[in-house]
Amino acid sequence: MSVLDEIIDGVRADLTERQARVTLDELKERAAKARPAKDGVAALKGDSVKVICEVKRSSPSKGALAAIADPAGLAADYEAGGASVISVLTEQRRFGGSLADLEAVRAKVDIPVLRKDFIVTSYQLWEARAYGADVILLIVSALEQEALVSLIERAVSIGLTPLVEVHDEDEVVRAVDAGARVIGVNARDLKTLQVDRSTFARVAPEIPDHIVKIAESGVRGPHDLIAYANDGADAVLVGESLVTGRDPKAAVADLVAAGAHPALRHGRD
Ligand SMILES: O=P(O)(O)OC[C@@H](O)[C@@H](O)c1c[nH]c2ccccc12
Repeated sequence: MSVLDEIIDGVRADLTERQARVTLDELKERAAKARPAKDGVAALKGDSVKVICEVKRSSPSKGALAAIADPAGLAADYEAGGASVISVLTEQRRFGGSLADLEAVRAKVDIPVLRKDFIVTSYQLWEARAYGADVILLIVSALEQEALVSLIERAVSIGLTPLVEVHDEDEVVRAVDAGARVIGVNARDLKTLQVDRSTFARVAPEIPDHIVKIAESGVRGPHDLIAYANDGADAVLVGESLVTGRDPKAAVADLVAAGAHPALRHGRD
């Protein structure tokens, strides 16, 4: 069994428990009271390269990264540093996240918030909205095509922006066919956990121009952002280097400044 399969087994077990506690109708009521979702696509477009900053306590590849006692405080630092979107891991077993983290971050920042999890049913989309998310992650390699199509449609219908994650050319075709408007290329293969920073350069040319392109994983600092931008990234998603660094706000500001450099505008819209 791959790491991804193991993670999803755990996610399904936790999901069964939550579904027994909170009905779909209750979630929908809570979602109806949530502040309307912000436009995730608009937040990620523009002249500069945007930075998505992640609240991430641990990962299957590295184990514990940072305790993050105050996820909302960290998110506020990210926002103050110039982040365009905050990503909050809500998977519990391997990433140490929770819906409580999502809710706390949502209450603190004004920019769009991404629920980063392994979404396999529409119940999780309603949870995302109920706890204030604007953007949700859908991982192509974790979903049958039919499920991917229907989760994208449902997400959009409840106001969420789907960030559709791929890691090879075939998955780009599936994401585009399914109607993705935002595609993230993950340099980390979720089946082997290996990071290969050349993945984006290989896969991104297959993504049509009108789709927002995000380079995910492995960004250690401005030089990696610049490399991804030169290969066509509209945004980068950064976790580990921010949560393990000493000054997340300054680190985000350095990334944002690199992403705003006029030289990067060439060839981008
Ligand atoms: O910590 P990094 O290498 O900066 O990566 C962040 C983000 O890309 C990574 O957490 C991620 C990308 N796709 C995912 C899917 C599930 C869990 C985690 C992820």
